[in-house]
Amino acid sequence: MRRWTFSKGHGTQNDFVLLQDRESMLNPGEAEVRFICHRHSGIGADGLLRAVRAAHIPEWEGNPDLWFMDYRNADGSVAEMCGNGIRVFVRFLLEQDLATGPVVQVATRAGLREATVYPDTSIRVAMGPVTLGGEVTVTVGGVKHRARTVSVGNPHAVSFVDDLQALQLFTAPTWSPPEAFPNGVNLEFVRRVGERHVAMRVYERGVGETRSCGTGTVAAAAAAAAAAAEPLPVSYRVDVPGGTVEVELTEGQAFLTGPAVIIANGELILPEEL
Ligand SMILES: N[C@@H](CCC[C@H](N)C(=O)O)C(=O)O
Repeated sequence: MRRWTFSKGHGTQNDFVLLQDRESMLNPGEAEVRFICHRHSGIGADGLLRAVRAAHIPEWEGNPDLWFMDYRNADGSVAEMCGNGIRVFVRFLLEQDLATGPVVQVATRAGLREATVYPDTSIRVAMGPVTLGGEVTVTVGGVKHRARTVSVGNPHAVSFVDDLQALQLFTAPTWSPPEAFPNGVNLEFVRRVGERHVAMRVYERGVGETRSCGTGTVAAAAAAAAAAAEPLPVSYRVDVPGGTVEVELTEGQAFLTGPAVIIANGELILPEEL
């Protein structure tokens, strides 16, 4: 029987299981991730964050001694970046004495990211560049919506709606043209609440509807600022079902600030058959 030490944390209720795997001895596969993230038979989480020395990640070309955030969605798929996850990851590193603040660098599949830890529960992360693309049509719950493509290291489609509550987000979206998102997409629905203030619901690739998506909030703010032809720098408040974050958009760099907490440490018992 394999027993792994884990932590559980969340950022605006986007929740994660965290594993320390410095020398890449655990390296969970798809089956392990699905088991751990299952809401009824596992710990339950939107994703898994594995802390591994960057030297063990073949595609990482930077400093090998950094901590690499190996992010997996609840269905076991790999994603390039996670905006809420990286804050929770940094909180985990600090609480496990694996890093010292207030500035912590993290290696990710989307590149190097720098986090600044504040005295309250919040952490600000330099999220890299945001790339706005063209228009697509997304279909979810049998309804077609116009959306804008946005990359925050991972793929997003942002659609503006008047009523967030009316949306049926029980099934995965489809999109046209299909080549717009060859590797799937995270879909954000955004409603304008006020000046530089939006509310959002999200259907995450590899997960389903979640209470928050950090990269999604950055995509939402960037699409909202572009639609309003707002000059940079500009800051947006983004409300999600699980809380509120702040997104600052500057030329070539976005910053995301929000809470990150660890709520449990424990031991996970993996069934023999995995
Ligand atoms: N919850 C995350 C995004 C996680 C990855 C996403 N589901 C994907 O597949 O790209 C966030 O906070 O950014």
